[in-house]
Amino acid sequence: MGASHYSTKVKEAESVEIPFDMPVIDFAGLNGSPEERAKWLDELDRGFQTYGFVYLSNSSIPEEMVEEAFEWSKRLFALPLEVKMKAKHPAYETPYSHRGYAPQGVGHTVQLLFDPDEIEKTKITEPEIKETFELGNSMPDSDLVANNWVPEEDLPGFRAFHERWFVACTELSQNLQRCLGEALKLEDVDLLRKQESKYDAHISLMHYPEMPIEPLRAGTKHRLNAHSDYGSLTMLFQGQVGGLEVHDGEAYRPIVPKRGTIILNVGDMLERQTNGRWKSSLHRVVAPRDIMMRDDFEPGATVVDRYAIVYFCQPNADVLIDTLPGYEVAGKWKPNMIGDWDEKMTSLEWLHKRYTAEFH
Ligand SMILES: O=C(O)CCC(=O)C(=O)O
Ligand SMILES: [Fe+2]
Repeated sequence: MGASHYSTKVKEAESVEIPFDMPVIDFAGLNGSPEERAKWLDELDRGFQTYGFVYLSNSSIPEEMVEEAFEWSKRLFALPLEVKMKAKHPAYETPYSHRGYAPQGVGHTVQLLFDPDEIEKTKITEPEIKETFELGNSMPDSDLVANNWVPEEDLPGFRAFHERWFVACTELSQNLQRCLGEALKLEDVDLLRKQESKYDAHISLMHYPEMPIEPLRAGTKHRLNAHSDYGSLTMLFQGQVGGLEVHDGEAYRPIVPKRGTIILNVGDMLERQTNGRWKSSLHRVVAPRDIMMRDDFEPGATVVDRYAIVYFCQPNADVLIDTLPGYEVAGKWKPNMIGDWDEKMTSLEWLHKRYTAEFH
């Protein structure tokens, strides 16, 4: 794995067939006997150092609930455009305006590119084919954010389910934040968990519609452009249609969907706080691996649509993102918040900087 990890050239890197053989961390083990915990915490630490990504099995969220979440996403995106547009994502102002339905073209993923003219160019050179629905804290008593729901009569039950879903994901994330503190052997093992005491997380429901294979294979269009995640920890639920790839420093490698698992990955703020011990890896969504590696398609052949549900853990808005106690010596991965290392941004400032680029 080379130093090219953060080079702007990596977006031209090739896809290779050999999947990322990242570890499967057993959530039950993470919460098991002291011996089991020690073993799985060590695995988690190694996975985040090596890949920035791991699978998580046996999570606290029942499989039926995950399936139900995907059913709701399918129902939502199947609504007529004019109905979805009743919850239209507004023009971006702050991370708290990042709510509601974003049709294709609203929001464009770029990686650490902040110059508006440069960003504008990538909209033509790197188009993305996706639609998303964006949610903030959905706990009924939250004073953080007003969510931007579709009217209840257009999709009865959607809101109520997502209020429960947000709670289930948040409970899991809080348990995991404590595990992260233990894996890092922090003096205060609850430090990372307490940083997220306001549950100011973000959920993106992702839909990549059916589309022609050819531009995906040619790399002239992506389902989701290469990026690192902005927050602390990401919990990614993906359906069985593949296409997620992670950059290992040399090439993009597929992450094969594994039924019954959640993908955990490190975001920018956690990489910054661990001073590069854990890496916020670049990833993107292209056609599934078997399609990327074949070239015997009929003209006009299409790839089926893909759904993913992503829960981004984010430290409270006013948390200053700085090196954690004990991590003063830089890890082998250069921290990702390039140029801002000495500036010491708060969580909200970093999110605002990246969302401003995404919604330019
Ligand atoms: O669709 C996926 O699997 C990836 C989604 C993702 O990386 C993101 O939303 O940040
Ligand atoms: Fe991501």
